[in-house]
Amino acid sequence: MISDADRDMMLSRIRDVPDWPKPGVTFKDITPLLRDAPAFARVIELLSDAGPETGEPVTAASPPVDLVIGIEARGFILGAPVAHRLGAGFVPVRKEGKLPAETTTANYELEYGEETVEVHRDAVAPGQRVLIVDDVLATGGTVSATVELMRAAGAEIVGVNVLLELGFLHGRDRLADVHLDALLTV
Ligand SMILES: O=P(O)(O)OC[C@H]1O[C@H](OP(=O)(O)OP(=O)(O)O)[C@H](O)[C@@H]1O
Ligand SMILES: Nc1ncnc2[nH]cnc12
Repeated sequence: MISDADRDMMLSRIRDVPDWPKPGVTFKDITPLLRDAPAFARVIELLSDAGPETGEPVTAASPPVDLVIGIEARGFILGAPVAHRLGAGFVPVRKEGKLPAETTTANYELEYGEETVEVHRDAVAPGQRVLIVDDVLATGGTVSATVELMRAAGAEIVGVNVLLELGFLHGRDRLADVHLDALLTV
């Protein structure tokens, strides 16, 4: 459960940028939050503790998360410190054409365009417990494509932890079969 103080702290550091990257989209800019050291640290703490499928906080005593899956690019900024905090490895899911070795690929639509994401084929072993981390859940396309990649790898998806959910885009509806935790929903 997020306290009112934490909620206000985070919301006050996420800036609305109207009509970016295209008219009609209000972009949620997390850079003011990232450059504030105590705020950034608190967000990493909260994202690391958000519960997996049991609803219990992830602690050192929980079944381990083997890997945190971070989605390019803002998911890297949040996912890597979460992995460090949980004592897990980090696996990048990247936009098409960035990963050097053999990949698995998934396509999806975004609030403002179309994208392809991919992961190295040997990055996740069958049965590994993975936690997916990203900054914003909007239409849910990016996270569902990442879930598809993880299922293709045979991973066990412990949960999806995001900083901010744009509830009005109903991304959660596309992710009914995974445990999704958002620190904030607007
Ligand atoms: O739920 P969705 O509709 O899929 O949208 C959410 C995604 O959109 C943003 O990424 P973007 O592709 O803009 O990339 P960036 O992190 O590189 O800025 C955001 O970081 C999420 O990954
Ligand atoms: N409105 C938005 N703000 C920030 N990131 C996003 N990703 C998709 N939609 C977004």
